[in-house]
Amino acid sequence: MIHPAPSNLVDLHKLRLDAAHALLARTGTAELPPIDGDATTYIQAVIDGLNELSLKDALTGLSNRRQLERVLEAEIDRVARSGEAALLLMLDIDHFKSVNDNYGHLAGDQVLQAVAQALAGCIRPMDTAARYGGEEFAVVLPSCQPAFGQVVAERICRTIEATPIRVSPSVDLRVTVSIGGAFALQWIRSTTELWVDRADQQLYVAKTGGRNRLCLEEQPDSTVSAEEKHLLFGHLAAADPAWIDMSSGAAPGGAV
Ligand SMILES: Nc1nc2c(ncn2[C@@H]2O[C@H](COP(=O)(O)OP(=O)(O)OP(=O)(O)O)[C@@H](O)[C@H]2O)c(=O)[nH]1
Repeated sequence: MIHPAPSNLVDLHKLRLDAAHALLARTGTAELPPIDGDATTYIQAVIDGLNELSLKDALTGLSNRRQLERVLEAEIDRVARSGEAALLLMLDIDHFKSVNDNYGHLAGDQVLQAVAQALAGCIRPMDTAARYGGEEFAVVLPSCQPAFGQVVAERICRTIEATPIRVSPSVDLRVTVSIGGAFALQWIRSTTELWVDRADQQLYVAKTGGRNRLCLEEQPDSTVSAEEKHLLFGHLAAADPAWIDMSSGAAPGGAV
């Protein structure tokens, strides 16, 4: 026998959604509708909020490693299709261990938060700043020509260097960062690991070169000739001649 569905199957309080609600309120992640309103709308808002929170680094509020991975994947895909320039910056706080050693772990955490905030203030809304782990951060800059990348990386270095970080009533710290950068390979579908590795190699050069500096890999010349584009997309064009416009190199909506 089929019973008619009760109008409200869920006792929200038994689900202990209050804990999720408090977490979302505390982190300022989501504006939740009233708990005594429509149950489905409320639960959906909680799920959306928790989903968003799961992509953030708990200490700094920047994107976390999982979200960074997604952004890098999407950017590799876009650059492989469009040939647009995209830059990945890897950024590491210099001599951060001495902050922990001299002022304590809590002060170290405050420095990480201040650096994250300064970093977020230096980039466009379309860019992604993430905490990569420990005292290392990553920034993904889509549609970024080399000259612009250089300007942004310098701005990040100078801004962080000039930011006083209050770790106790009598102590303002200043830290510097080293930055390494690498462009995504155009027209080639690479991997996130290889892209991060290339940026990390530049970071290593910046560190060993004395720190408080940036080192960007020259944009690799993966300019594709008309003949090479034909090799890349020709089989698809053969199946559907409208697929590729060889004069512009545009590959409408297809995968490489
Ligand atoms: N406070 C705090 N410290 C952290 C966190 N994650 C990693 N660390 C510390 O970051 C420090 C990293 O030290 P190192 O890898 O030696 O690097 P460094 O001192 O910055 O030296 P260089 O990078 O070579 O300039 C270690 O002391 C870690 O304990 C964190 O979440 N909070």
